[in-house]
Amino acid sequence: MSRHATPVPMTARKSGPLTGEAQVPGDKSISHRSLILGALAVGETTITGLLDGEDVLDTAAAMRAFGAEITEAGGVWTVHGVGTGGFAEPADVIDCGNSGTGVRLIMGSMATTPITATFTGDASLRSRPMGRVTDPLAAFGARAHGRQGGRLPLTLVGAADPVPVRYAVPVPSAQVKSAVLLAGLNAPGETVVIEREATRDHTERMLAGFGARITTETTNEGRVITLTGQPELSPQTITVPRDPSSAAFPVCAALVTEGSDVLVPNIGLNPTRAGLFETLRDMGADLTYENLREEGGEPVADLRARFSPDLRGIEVPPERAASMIDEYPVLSVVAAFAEGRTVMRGVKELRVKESDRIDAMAQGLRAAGVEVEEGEDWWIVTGRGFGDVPGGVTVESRLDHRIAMSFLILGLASNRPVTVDDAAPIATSFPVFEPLMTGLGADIARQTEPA
Ligand SMILES: O=C(O)C1=C[C@@H](OP(=O)(O)O)[C@@H](O)[C@H](O)C1
Ligand SMILES: C=C(OP(=O)(O)O)C(=O)O
Repeated sequence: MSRHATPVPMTARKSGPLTGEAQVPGDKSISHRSLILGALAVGETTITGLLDGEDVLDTAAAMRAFGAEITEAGGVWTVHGVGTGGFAEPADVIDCGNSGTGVRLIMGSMATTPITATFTGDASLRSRPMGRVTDPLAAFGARAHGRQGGRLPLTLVGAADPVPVRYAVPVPSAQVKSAVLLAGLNAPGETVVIEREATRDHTERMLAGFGARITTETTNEGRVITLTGQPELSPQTITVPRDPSSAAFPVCAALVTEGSDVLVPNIGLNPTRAGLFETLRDMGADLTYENLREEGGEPVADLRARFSPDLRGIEVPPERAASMIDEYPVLSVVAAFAEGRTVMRGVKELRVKESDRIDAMAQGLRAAGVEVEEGEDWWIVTGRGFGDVPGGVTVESRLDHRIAMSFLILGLASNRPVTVDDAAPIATSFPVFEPLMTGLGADIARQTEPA
């Protein structure tokens, strides 16, 4: 459930130049996958750079409940895995907190093992659709009993005699793709997942790294991913790269805050994740990739972001949406400081994240004096240009870390302060956000008085 009994109001005020280095934490998507695949391998996986955000800690707790032994010492995590199909039945309800990735991938990883588990989460996660995962898991032979609309709390009865599945993912979702692939691990034969639009491919890369037989072909149906079931996964030594979705916040803050020059080192630029940075450059941002290199088969660079007073609104290519899906809230903040309209289409998925992110941002931006139009799967922000965003509002973060952080970035460059009613959800993905941003020179502070 929610581990935050009392809200933490936080206020951002117009700030001087942001300067220095922003060492952002480990990638959230890769951190979840490292723990889950570590738990499904036979033997000891070690992980460094794991994000110690609440979402990932909930996944670690879940993996322990399924029988893996997980310890941490000096920033090195050790996972003693139980092997594909080796999960034990948890003795209690699995609480995935705020994490869609956690609950959906974990459901996939147990769906083809003959055990039963009940999942729940906080009020945000309990409102999110789970049928998108339990439908394909039913094709393997698993049975789900949830609330109306397949919502949590939900009990999943794993298949005793799983069959492999061929599944075309109907929405662009790496979580659905990954749940099916993880279920396919314990089904005999070939499981095939087809996705029309490429979504983040960390599961495919990591499964190959753990020794599974997995291939990806691009055909006119889209990406066709074929996994051979029942491999013995070999434990790995994993270094988690830093999270481009977290890097987005200091990068965007520097672009809109006068005089800024910020370096964000060692950011993974996997093309399935880097859409925001391309979009910002298309808008005229002074954002450069320094020291571009390959690490662990992935492109990595140090990002340098400097104050960019002449940003222009653009039409974001809709085919880029999956590669920047979590970054639209903060992009809409940058768009408020640009000249002209930023048009974002093909983004219906934003309505089923931790909150309805189009509605959350549109309401808060309008209250701050920025024009926003919206439809079911699009929205348009009409920028006011640098120096002309009024601000002066308190907005609701709606149990959504990205909404909280985005509005705090708005407050750094708007004319009057911006307060978020509850910044506690930031700890799900970016526990060091506040010290990191204040270390760069941002005027962000917890409020002692109620908002
Ligand atoms: O697979 C993942 O790690 C994620 C996939 C995306 O969700 P969807 O699969 O719902 O698009 C993204 O929004 C989420 O933050 C992380
Ligand atoms: C959508 C997000 O996460 P999740 O779906 O894992 O809750 C996010 O981190 O922006």
